[in-house]
Amino acid sequence: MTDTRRADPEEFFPEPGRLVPRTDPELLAVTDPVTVPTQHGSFAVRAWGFADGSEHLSATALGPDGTPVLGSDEAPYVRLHSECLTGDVFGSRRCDCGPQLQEGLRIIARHGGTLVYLRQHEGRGIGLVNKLRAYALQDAGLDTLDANLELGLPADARDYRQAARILEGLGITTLHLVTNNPAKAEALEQQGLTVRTLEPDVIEPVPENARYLATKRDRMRHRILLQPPAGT
Ligand SMILES: Nc1nc2c(ncn2[C@@H]2O[C@H](COP(=O)(O)OP(=O)(O)OP(=O)(O)O)[C@@H](O)[C@H]2O)c(=O)[nH]1
Repeated sequence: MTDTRRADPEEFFPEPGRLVPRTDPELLAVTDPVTVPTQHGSFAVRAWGFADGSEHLSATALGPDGTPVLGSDEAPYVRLHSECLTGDVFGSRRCDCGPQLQEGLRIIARHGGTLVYLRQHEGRGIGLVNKLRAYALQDAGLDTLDANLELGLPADARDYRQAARILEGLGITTLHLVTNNPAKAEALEQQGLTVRTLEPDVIEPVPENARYLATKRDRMRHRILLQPPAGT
């Protein structure tokens, strides 16, 4: 990585209005914020590099004057978005990831806060190769949960420790979490953060992701508010 500063326990990096110590030896590098304008508004974007080679991105909402928008009750909105190359980049309709990413950015731009994009979370942590193998099993009849198990892999292999370190690095210890998945809140709580509320990330279902959403709702505890189309 270039244009990064090495993390140092003694070093501090600035957020407007506060200084936050870096104390995590696993966190090797963090970039200065750069402004990324989007259809939802502008975000201050940083890259985070960890000792295991993981690289993630944080995007903090900026107001019209270019300063971060913080929540009114000092608990910003946060979304932890797990990488989904097929959904986020290619707009696949098999899942809800692409629309959830955009809706998450929209919510955070509106309320203030940060979206953390977790790049080693592809396929609920099993990676791209295994996710596409799981898709083939789903095409043969299995649902999204059983397909992972059939491969001998966990239903959900994601680890949120690095996400927690990033939030702490940004000075966030109490937050409103934008998700339909209570397991994400539980994981952050286990890391010592306080999740004040779960804010739904609601998207319009399409026929192609109806079974996927129904499985997340019925077998994976997701708070899916929209009813998948009948008969699927
Ligand atoms: N193994 C597997 N992973 C999938 C499948 N469809 C999507 N994914 C992955 O599931 C993850 C979904 O991430 P998120 O949208 O952040 O999380 P979530 O658990 O759906 O919870 P929300 O916060 O409500 O969106 C991504 O890593 C996708 O790559 C699938 O059929 N099988």
